[in-house]
Amino acid sequence: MENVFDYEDIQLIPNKCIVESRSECDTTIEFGKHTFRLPVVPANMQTIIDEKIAVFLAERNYFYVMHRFEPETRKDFIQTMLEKNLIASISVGVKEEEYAFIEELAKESLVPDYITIDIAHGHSNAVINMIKHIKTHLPDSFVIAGNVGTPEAVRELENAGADATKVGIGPGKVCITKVKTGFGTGGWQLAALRWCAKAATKPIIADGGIRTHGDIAKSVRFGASMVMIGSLFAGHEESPGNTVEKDGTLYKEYFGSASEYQKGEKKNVEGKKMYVEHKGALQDTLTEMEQDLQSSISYAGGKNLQSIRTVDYVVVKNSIFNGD
Ligand SMILES: NC(=O)C1=CN([C@@H]2O[C@H](COP(=O)(O)OP(=O)(O)OC[C@H]3O[C@@H](n4cnc5c(N)ncnc54)[C@H](OP(=O)(O)O)[C@@H]3O)[C@@H](O)[C@H]2O)C=CC1
Ligand SMILES: Nc1nc2c(ncn2[C@@H]2O[C@H](COP(=O)(O)O)[C@@H](O)[C@H]2O)c(=O)[nH]1
Repeated sequence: MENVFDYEDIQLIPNKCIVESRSECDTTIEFGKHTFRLPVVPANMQTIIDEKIAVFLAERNYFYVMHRFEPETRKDFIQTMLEKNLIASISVGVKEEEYAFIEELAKESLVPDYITIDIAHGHSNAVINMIKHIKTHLPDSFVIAGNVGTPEAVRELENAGADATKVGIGPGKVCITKVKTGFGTGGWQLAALRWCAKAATKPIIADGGIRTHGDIAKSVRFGASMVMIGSLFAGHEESPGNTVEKDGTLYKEYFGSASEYQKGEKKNVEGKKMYVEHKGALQDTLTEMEQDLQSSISYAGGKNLQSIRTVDYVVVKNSIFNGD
């Protein structure tokens, strides 16, 4: 594969500005049957989202995906969200009991708006079969399938019925897949996104490796409809997870979904735990992301996200922080 690069290797090239204020720039995105305020979704991980944050996000028109690590709470969660007239967006795995869970939802007419199949190696028959199972029993749910890192995988999951695919194997901040297995898109996630987006006929979610708000605009430029983010959302006041104090500074834990802490055992561990500095209110970060993305749109010379998709770019090979 030619032209391999990652987020820090790219700078987007500005076009003439057509707005008088960045506040004119529209960051909304249509995804499935709904339009959301930002093309950004907090990762479906236990130290990033819980039910309270899901309600907070849905009420404010941000997309969210609830994690799948307290499976017994999912039915009540869907019911509560639907009763409140909020979108219900859940995750599932691929084990036997998940098949029965989907059938139960169908029987009880509990139809989530979005179902994410959340598997490390998504290019597999296990995921293809689950897509087909969901589409058979819950045809009105929008199915996001992942994670993958190749155009072949995107095509196969789309052909199986996925409404969107999630790209990113190993670029995450608490990921150790790349060092434990030698595989993945870590170090070239942005190029992998471009490669996958060229094959995709449906929306793509870029997942993992976002380190700055500018990386959101770069993801949009290289084909993402949505961007899933873990580490930048970790450590907020509202974030689940323990808070610790060290030398007078507060930190919150952020751990991988395939870490020992999540699994409760040391088996097939591909994630780690870290502590991130306490960041304050989640809304402040969302507002800053929106303002930064509005600014990106103004530099793209447009008024909406579409204008970012066609801007030129240069490869600067990891030099954008030179002089910082
Ligand atoms: N985006 C990423 O880069 C990664 C994300 N993760 C996250 O970690 C969590 C756990 O993921 P996952 O282990 O898939 O979920 P599960 O632990 O639910 O495993 C799902 C099923 O897939 C099997 N499985 C898992 N990995 C592989 C593989 N490489 N090859 C063949 N079969 C496999 C498991 O069996 P068995 O365990 O017996 O093999 C199990 O039957 C998820 O939330 C996932 O998103 C994990 C790693 C990478
Ligand atoms: N390899 C692993 N990847 C993981 C694990 N838990 C989550 N993830 C992925 O990381 C992103 C978030 O990335 P970030 O760079 O924004 O922090 C998340 O959405 C998952 O796809 C894990 O244990 N191992």
